[in-house]
Formats: sequence, structure tokens, C-alpha cells
Amino acid sequence: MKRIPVMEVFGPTIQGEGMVIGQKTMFVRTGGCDYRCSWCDSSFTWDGTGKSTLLSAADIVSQLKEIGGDRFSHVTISGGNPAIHQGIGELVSMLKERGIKTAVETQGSIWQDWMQDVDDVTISPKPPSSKMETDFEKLDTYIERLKDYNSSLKVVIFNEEDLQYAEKVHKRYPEVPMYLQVGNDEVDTVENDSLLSRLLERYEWLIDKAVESPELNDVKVLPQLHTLVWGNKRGV
Ligand SMILES: C[S@@+](CC[C@H](N)C(=O)[O-])C[C@H]1O[C@@H](n2cnc3c(N)ncnc32)[C@H](O)[C@@H]1O
Ligand SMILES: Nc1nc2[nH]cc(C(=O)O)c2c(=O)[nH]1
Ligand code: SF4
Ligand SMILES: [Mg+2]
Repeated sequence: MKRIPVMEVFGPTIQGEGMVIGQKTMFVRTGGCDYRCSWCDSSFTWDGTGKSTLLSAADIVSQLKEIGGDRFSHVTISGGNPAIHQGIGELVSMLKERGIKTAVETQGSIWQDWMQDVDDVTISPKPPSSKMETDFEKLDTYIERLKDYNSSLKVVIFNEEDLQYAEKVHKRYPEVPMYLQVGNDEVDTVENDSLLSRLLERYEWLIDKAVESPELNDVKVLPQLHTLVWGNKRGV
């Protein structure tokens, strides 16, 4: 049994982002990331400020049950980059055996065969504002391996350059459902009222941009719903 560094297990809450937004779900957040996005809202998973616990898949299932009781049937695995951890395959199969659906959030930089066993795979390649570089050949292989599975692309947008990047990604993978997500540029604030107005303003800006772009006719434009409701609070 391979053990997995886990930062937090929480829920049930709602999935605040992307392809299954609104879905009632538990979250398992793993530690460690191969990226260092400039605006990462979960940097405690990789910058040394957070603490992880090494758990087996069975331990994680027990924690999920302990925290969520019988009030869930869906688990979202995020991070950090959960794809660093081979052991998640076992967690996914244990949950499946118990009739629990799974989702994963990853940037698409590291492949694991267990990706194909996950019910909802969100691939979130990083735009220029993140200061990360996308290896498009690697991403091609990723998308190819998931073409017969339920996957989607989600690009976070902070500026015009990010929008051009999203257009490029959408054009390269026209068959994959594409989500544009409002970037939160105040990940440390506790001023929920001003954060909410800022994010709604940014959402309106993003809608306007998608509306005026003929390259973005078939996209879905979303805010991070959990941030609108709870601000930058952790574990929700
Ligand atoms: C924290 S990441 C963890 C999963 C994986 N490392 C990834 O980036 O896809 C989960 C999602 O949050 C998004 N995200 C991170 N920081 C954000 C921010 N400041 N504003 C909006 N979305 C953000 C990421 O792009 C990703 O889609
Ligand atoms: N409610 C809620 N929805 C989310 N969707 C993606 C999240 C993440 O951090 O990966 C997240 C999160 O942390 N909370
Ligand atoms: S890839 Fe995801 S977890 Fe890693 S730094 Fe970027 S947003 Fe944060
Ligand atoms: Mg988050």
C-alpha cells in the first residue's frame, strides 16, 4: 500500500468550480506540486507553510467516513497536484467499490493510469499569468488518453494574454468541454465584502470578453462559487 501525503479532508460541501459545479462532494487535498503558480490559492500544499499526514488509501476512506458519515456519494481529489501520487489509484478503486463517484483536479503535467478510473477529470493547464510553461506535446498525450473518458479543460483567466492562451487551448482540443474560470488575485484577503465585489466585477469582465470572442463560442464561463460564498476560507 503506497501512502499519500494528505493536507486536508473536508466536506460535504459543493464543488465550486468547473464541469460538475454545484455537485455535493467531499474533498481530499494532497500535498506537493510540480508547479509554482504565481497566484496559487492553495500554495500551502507546496510552499512549506502547511503540514501533511502520510495516509494509506484505507486511512483516507476511514477519514472520509468519519467526517462525512453517510452524507456523501462523491469525492473530489485535489492538491497540490494529486497526479504526483501513484497511490491514489487504490483510493479511487476503493471508493468505486463503495459506490462513491470521484473527481480529480490536475494541471495535466503528470500522467497516471488511474486517471481513466476517475469519473470527472478536470485538466487545468496554466496561462501566462501563472508564470508556468505548458508542455503542449505532453498535454496532447494527456488529452488523447482521456478522449473516451469524462474530462474537461478549465483555464483560469486574469488578463488578455490568458484569454489568448485559452483560445489557443480550445482551438487545439475542440472536442473537450472548455471552462473559463475567474482568477482570484486576492487570495490572502479576509475582507469578504470587497473580495465579493471584486470577483463579481472580474466575472462580468470575463463574460464580456468571452461574449465578444468568435474563438470562444462554445465555452462555459464560471466564477469560483465557493469563493463567492465563503471567501478565501480553507476547508470549504
Ligand atoms: C489549487 S488547484 C489544485 C489542482 C491542480 N494543481 C491544478 O492546478 O489544476 C485547483 C484549481 O484551482 C485553480 N486556482 C488556483 N489558484 C487560483 C486563483 N487564484 N484563482 C482562480 N483559480 C485558481 C487552479 O487553476 C485549479 O484549476
Ligand atoms: N468548494 C470547493 N470547490 C473547489 N473546487 C476546486 C477546489 C480546489 O481547491 O481544487 C475547490 C475547493 O477547495 N472548494
Ligand atoms: S498547479 Fe495547481 S496547486 Fe500547483 S501551483 Fe498551480 S494552481 Fe497551485
Ligand atoms: Mg481551491
